[in-house]
Amino acid sequence: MDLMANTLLAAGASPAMLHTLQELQDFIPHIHALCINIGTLSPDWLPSMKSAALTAAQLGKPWVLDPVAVFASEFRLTACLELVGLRPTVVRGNASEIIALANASRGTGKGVDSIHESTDAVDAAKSLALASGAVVAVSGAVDIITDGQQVIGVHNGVAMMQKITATGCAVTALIAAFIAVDPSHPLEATASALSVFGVSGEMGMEFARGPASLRMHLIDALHGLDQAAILSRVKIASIE
Ligand SMILES: Nc1ncnc2c1ncn2[C@@H]1O[C@H](COP(=O)(O)OP(=O)(O)OP(=O)(O)O)[C@@H](O)[C@H]1O
Ligand SMILES: Cc1ncsc1CCO
Ligand SMILES: [Mg+2]
Repeated sequence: MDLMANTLLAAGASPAMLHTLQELQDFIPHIHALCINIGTLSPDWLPSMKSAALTAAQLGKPWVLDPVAVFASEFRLTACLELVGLRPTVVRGNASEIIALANASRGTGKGVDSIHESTDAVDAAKSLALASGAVVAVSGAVDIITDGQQVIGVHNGVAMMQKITATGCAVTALIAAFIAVDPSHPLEATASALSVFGVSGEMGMEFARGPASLRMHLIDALHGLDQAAILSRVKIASIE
């Protein structure tokens, strides 16, 4: 939650982190996008997540799902399948998460991390996108983004980003901020968010000595990004 909220603030968005069912009806009318992250899922929080997704959809607000470690338990898998049924605008996961979700079967990962490469999950991402109506993003060395037809690759970022917990969660939150700005282009907004986050990692890495200082310098780089830095570094290419 710390890295997600600080990533959003650095990018110019205004985060609010909520769990409580009773607050949602007051909060959701004022949001521009919703991010649901099942990272530390509990039975108490799941009804809030479902209610938030339903309310956002009813109010025409875009929402993004991060199916953290969906492969790890039946409880997570069932919860994510139900949430996907509530029509997220975007689903962003690592490769093992997207493969499990697309197959509606647990499979394996390592902790909350992926044991697959993002390029192993292209077919899974396309079938999940077609079945759910969501744009699906698979993070990794190359980030894959698809609406089931077009497939886009984002070639930004540094490997050290995997050594900071919740960089995946943070980029999912950034995707929500980008679709808040451009809700009619979720595919382009998702690819742009992944590229901008990756560029921030590349620029932060120039000053970092390891994961802890990269975390700091990545947020600083995101905050200081300008058009020239983005245009000179962005690497987005069509794959299919
Ligand atoms: N080998 C790599 N090279 C470049 N960038 C990478 C690499 N691996 C991951 N990234 C970037 O790191 C970020 C997090 O991706 P990752 O796939 O590790 O997410 P995740 O497993 O969901 O993370 P978490 O569960 O910790 O939130 C993304 O922006 C991704 O592009
Ligand atoms: C490590 C971890 N465990 C639950 S959520 C989370 C953060 C990365 O997804
Ligand atoms: Mg994750």
